[in-house]
Amino acid sequence: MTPPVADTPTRIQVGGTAGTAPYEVLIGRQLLGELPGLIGTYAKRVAVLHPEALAETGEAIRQDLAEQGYDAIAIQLPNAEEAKTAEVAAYCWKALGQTGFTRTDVIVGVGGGATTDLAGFVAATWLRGVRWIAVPTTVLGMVDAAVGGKTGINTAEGKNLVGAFHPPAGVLCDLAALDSLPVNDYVSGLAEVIKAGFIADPEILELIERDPVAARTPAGPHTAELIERSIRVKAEVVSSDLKESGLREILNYGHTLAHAIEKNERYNWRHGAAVSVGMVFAAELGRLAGRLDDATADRHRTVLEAVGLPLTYRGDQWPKLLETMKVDKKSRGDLLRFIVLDGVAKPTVLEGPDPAVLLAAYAEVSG
Ligand SMILES: NC(=O)c1ccc[n+]([C@@H]2O[C@H](COP(=O)([O-])OP(=O)(O)OC[C@H]3O[C@@H](n4cnc5c(N)ncnc54)[C@H](O)[C@@H]3O)[C@@H](O)[C@H]2O)c1
Ligand SMILES: O=C(O)C(=O)C[C@@H](O)[C@H](O)[C@H](O)COP(=O)(O)O
Ligand SMILES: [Zn+2]
Repeated sequence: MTPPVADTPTRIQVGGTAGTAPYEVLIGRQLLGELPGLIGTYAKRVAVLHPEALAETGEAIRQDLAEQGYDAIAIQLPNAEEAKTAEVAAYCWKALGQTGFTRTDVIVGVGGGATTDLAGFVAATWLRGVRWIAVPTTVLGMVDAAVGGKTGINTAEGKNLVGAFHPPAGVLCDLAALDSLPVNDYVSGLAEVIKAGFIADPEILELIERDPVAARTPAGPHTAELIERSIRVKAEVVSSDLKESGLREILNYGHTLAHAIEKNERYNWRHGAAVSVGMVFAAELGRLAGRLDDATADRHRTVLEAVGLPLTYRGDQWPKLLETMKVDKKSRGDLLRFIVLDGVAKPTVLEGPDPAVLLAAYAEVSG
């Protein structure tokens, strides 16, 4: 049988400024043929890190790389957030050590954002940094997690509290991977797509609002465009501020509360679902702080609900959530900081809001 011919992928460059190495995000189908080119000829060993849910895909990629002459191993990780722990990272370090993984060898992370965050973190820490390639297989992974070099793990105290900035050598977004994604995970990824719409690209919001049902399906008419537009937003931001010294904070829109919810739920909520509630909260905060107009604040609820994302969280949890938010990475000393909007595509920082305003904003999201 003749293998299917690859479409010409869309290529988006990331980085290449301020001393950072440039890399490309490829979006298309049948992209795995690009892997050996990215791995390069200096590498002898390749470790393919994949979640349990993608055991067959991980093994197929390993076999393919072995046939290309690499000494390829597969390391199976737990699904979802269970992979983002110090124990799982230690398990991977052990496997790399036993394989004799050197500085010229390469890690490939195949999976959702949890897998690529862990794979990137292992790559950042092994021998103080080896090359890695991201093969995101969820919407969220493609539009956000795999791009930009934030890698890390969770701890009992909070989300992504341990990590490193360690950009990949390349990102392969094979849209065919989305066919097997459970609808709940597909929709969860739309939260980050909608985030990109609110902070930078209103056309994303319009595309979804015109046909929210289509936006929920991998074979939808605008799937590729929504993914590509969101990646362009992320690529532009991280290219100018890799280490989050300023502009990059806008990508954290909705995340201050979201991460507190995820911790409160012991990481059993999907990140995108938490970000959805977090964006409604941030919109209310913006509105109550006199920054955001009513229509734009209300638009958050309409568009998020239209694709099936949650808008509310438990009212009695506020004191715990507030405590957790204090160790958010955007906090400075005792100063809580939030990304809010002055309007669509006008993100800004709100520092030290009045506790009464915070509570009032939370009242708007507590079901
Ligand atoms: N590094 C960053 O910049 C960044 C950005 C956004 C989110 N994140 C992180 O990403 C994580 C969320 O990622 P996610 O939403 O992709 O969830 P996920 O990685 O937990 O994946 C969701 C589930 O889908 C499974 N899966 C993945 N691909 C599949 C496929 N093609 N078919 C069937 N099942 C599949 C996974 O095994 C998992 O069980 C969070 O930990 C979040 O903090 C990181
Ligand atoms: O890339 C970024 O920067 C982001 O903030 C993107 C977020 O969607 C993502 O969830 C990120 O992992 C959050 O980073 P954190 O530094 O708040 O843990
Ligand atoms: Zn996120």
